[in-house]
Amino acid sequence: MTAPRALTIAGSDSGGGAGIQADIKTFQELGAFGMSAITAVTVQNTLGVGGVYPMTPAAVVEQIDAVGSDIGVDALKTGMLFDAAIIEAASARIAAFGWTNVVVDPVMIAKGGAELLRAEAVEAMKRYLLPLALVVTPNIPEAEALAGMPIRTMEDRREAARRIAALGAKTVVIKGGHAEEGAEGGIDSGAIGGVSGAEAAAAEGGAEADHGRTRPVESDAAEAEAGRIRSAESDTAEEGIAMPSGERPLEGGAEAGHAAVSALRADRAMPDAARAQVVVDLVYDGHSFEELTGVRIPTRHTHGTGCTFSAAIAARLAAGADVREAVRTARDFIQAAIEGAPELNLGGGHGPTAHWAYRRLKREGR
Ligand SMILES: Nc1ncnc2c1ncn2[C@@H]1O[C@H](COP(=O)(O)OP(=O)(O)O)[C@@H](O)[C@H]1O
Ligand SMILES: Cc1ncc(COP(=O)(O)O)c(N)n1
Repeated sequence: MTAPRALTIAGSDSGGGAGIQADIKTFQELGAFGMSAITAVTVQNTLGVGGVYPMTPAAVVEQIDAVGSDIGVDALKTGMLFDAAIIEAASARIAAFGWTNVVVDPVMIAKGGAELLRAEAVEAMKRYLLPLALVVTPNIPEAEALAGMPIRTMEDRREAARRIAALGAKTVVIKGGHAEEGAEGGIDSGAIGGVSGAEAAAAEGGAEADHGRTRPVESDAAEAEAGRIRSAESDTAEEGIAMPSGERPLEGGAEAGHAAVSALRADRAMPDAARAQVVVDLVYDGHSFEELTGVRIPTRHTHGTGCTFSAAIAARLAAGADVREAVRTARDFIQAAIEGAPELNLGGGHGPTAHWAYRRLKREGR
């Protein structure tokens, strides 16, 4: 019996918040032994990416082979792959080893705007890598690129998930971190996940009172009885904010919720944070949809959230969890890490998240 073994095939972030650094910290926190095949070295801090030094495809292959032929891999994730040649070479080795616990984070553009994947490499990702993916975790702009369609509404997101699944990925998780850009960026946040109007729902149900722990919502008949909290504008079952079966609003109810919303608003770094209080990740397994909702933390410290989320999925898969459980744990892990980020208070730009926060919460029995 060996320890759970997790491999990241991704870029290095000198700033330590994203890339392989985030991945290995996350693996460690979740009890998996972390290994890496580095695709590129980035010169990076919280202010942005100052340079990208890609490895050759052969060097990436050698790293994968060194790890695979000796130590072994129970699950892997891919992150920044930079170009089509690296994607094709890495995909071929994943297939040759027969690894099936494969999480693809289709990293394209850093939060600061730097290109981490050449535009022409998107086709290679669709052709070589997505068919190997047990789970693919695009953010909204990445899902738009993979699905070849704009995403403005939750229904758009569902359609994009269907298209990405048709490319061969078994489970598609379209993350909602960027849905908030609706106010400035053209995505209709009011229609995505019931984000607009969610403040009222949070106040009603004490959504923050559980520190934003994930609330999985199944899109089936059972959810009708699950005590849904509706946002003011949502009129279909899938657009509301919901409590899972058996979960009740926490004690304190409306008052706790109001206090929570006020606390969220108190973040000076983002004074208009109140416009969007909920973040929804959409999960599609080829058959049905599930929405994982969390409290949207008003913060600029989201550097490496996608890396951390996908690494957490891989760590849980390495330990034998099924996809559903792995994704839910990853959502809780990233929520805790973002909540804990102010404690780090690092850098002058988009700061990293606190990779140890989830473990601390668990230790405290929360
Ligand atoms: N402000 C936030 N508050 C809570 N969770 C967030 C926030 N921003 C992102 N997340 C979560 O972090 C994960 C990564 O999301 P996202 O930021 O969309 O991906 P990426 O880092 O790839 O752009 C998702 O699970 C998302 O729900
Ligand atoms: C090496 C590397 N990999 C991935 C990201 C994406 O992270 P983010 O989207 O949070 O900037 C990054 N900035 N650097």
